[in-house]
Amino acid sequence: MTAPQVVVHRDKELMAKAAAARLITKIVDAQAARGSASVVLTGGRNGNALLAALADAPARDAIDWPRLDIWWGDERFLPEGDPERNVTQAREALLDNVPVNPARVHPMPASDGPEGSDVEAAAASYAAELAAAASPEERGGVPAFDVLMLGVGPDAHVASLFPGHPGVRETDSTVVGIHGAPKPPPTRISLTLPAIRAAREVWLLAAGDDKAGAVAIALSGAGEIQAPAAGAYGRSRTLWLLDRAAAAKLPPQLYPPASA
Ligand SMILES: O=C1O[C@H](COP(=O)(O)O)[C@@H](O)[C@H](O)[C@H]1O
Repeated sequence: MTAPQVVVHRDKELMAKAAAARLITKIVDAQAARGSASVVLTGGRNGNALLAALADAPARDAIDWPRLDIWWGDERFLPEGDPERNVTQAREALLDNVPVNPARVHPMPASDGPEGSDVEAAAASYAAELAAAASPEERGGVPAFDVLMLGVGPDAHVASLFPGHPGVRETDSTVVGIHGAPKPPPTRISLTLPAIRAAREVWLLAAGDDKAGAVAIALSGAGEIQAPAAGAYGRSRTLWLLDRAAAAKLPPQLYPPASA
């Protein structure tokens, strides 16, 4: 487990731009070191703002887009092309505007895909795709993603792992079907906490005062069943990227007050 590092930006717009710049550097460095890179995208407001900022950043051209694998941490289990699907929003914000290799873009299945409306079969299919991409030395049937991003919900959920729900307790599978999610739509697919923890770096994104309570709870020793964000950490780095509003309830040792 890596100790969380907290970075606080002035506001959510600056946070999105700074996170996009950070992501570009990370991908370029990984491609220089290993020839290719892999990232896991998140849905939600902050994840989409980051993708839009990346699309606007001139330095995006430093990324070798065809040598980037793109995965998702969770998905709303809806028909292909539904505007509420995380992949639809990511395509609109970024992926339709950069030269990705379609074979290296790995969306989670849609509810009208080959597995139909069987969300467990869809989750198993994504787990198999991840396992096929993992090398034997990689842990637990998932690739060692370079960066895995997670938006933090106001209830401290991450991906589609909600407080107290069965998905957050799942340790046998890398991907799980979610029923009865408190945030619509109720049926979803999610990476599990062990799969999330296989990533080299996990970045948690939260902006806005509606996230302040969740951020404070998750960073103050809460258990992962009560606050799933508390159980999301990377093998070499865990980074919380916040704006001031989301950081407002953090204890001073995590977010020292500015000196006068
Ligand atoms: O539904 C979801 O919500 C969370 C957080 O979204 P936000 O809009 O409150 O930032 C997101 O992490 C997840 O991927 C998404 O499916």
